[in-house]
Amino acid sequence: MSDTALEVRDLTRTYGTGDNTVAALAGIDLAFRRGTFTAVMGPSGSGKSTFLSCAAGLDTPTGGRVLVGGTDVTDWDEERRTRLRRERIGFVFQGFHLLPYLSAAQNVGLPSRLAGKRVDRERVRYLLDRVGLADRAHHLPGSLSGGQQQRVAIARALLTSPDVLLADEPTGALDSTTARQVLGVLRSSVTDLGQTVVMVTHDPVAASYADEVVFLVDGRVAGRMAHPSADAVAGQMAHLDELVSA
Ligand SMILES: Nc1ncnc2c1ncn2[C@@H]1O[C@H](COP(=O)(O)OP(=O)(O)OP(=O)(O)O)[C@@H](O)[C@H]1O
Repeated sequence: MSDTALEVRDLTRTYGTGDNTVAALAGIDLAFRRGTFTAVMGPSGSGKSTFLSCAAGLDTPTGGRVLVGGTDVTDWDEERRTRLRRERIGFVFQGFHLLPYLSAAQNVGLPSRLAGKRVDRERVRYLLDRVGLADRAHHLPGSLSGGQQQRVAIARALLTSPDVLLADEPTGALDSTTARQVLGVLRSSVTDLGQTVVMVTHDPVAASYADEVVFLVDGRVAGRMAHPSADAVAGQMAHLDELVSA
């Protein structure tokens, strides 16, 4: 098994043509080792969402390669990419994306049902317990708080033990106390379960839960920070221009 959960090599993505061309990604090289938690930060328009979309096979890069668990998936057709997303990539979004008419447990088991597989109820119970919601298994999302809904979404993303869990602003809709619980769950999925997490965030406190922060500016990797503290990240975000000119 590859030691690298996700890797992108010279990844580029341009939108538009002629004078209207925008280089959303201008050649990114990144490798995410298994069992690590990385935060991706950068100003609005720096390419964070485009990076996640290309890594997940939701968007097709203009150039470069994407490797998931050591397998080059860049040229896979839509059918294989759909299976890749279902089985080897977990997603957590700012808006939770739970199905409102399914219970928490049913939402967690959904990836198996979509794949036409038997739901492993034991694993669903285990994951709900891990995210602190064992007693909410039969609740509908509408009767759960935002933070609880996000923890259900994380349990669902962990169901298949994916190569990588991609999180796009997972705490963007939460208050700071609830956000900390959600970040703690993501952190423990890495520390205790060996999951690999890549999280886009604007929040230095959220980034401080990661092992490393990658800073994007204008579609390029402008810098990295290991063992980030919230203060150090906030300081770096305020001086990204210095990284670019360095
Ligand atoms: N579908 C698209 N068509 C044209 N341009 C796009 C498209 N998607 C993104 N872009 C452009 O690519 C650049 C990178 O966008 P992207 O959404 O990846 O940035 P971001 O860092 O995620 O921003 P934010 O923090 O605001 O979400 C921006 O200049 C954006 O306008």
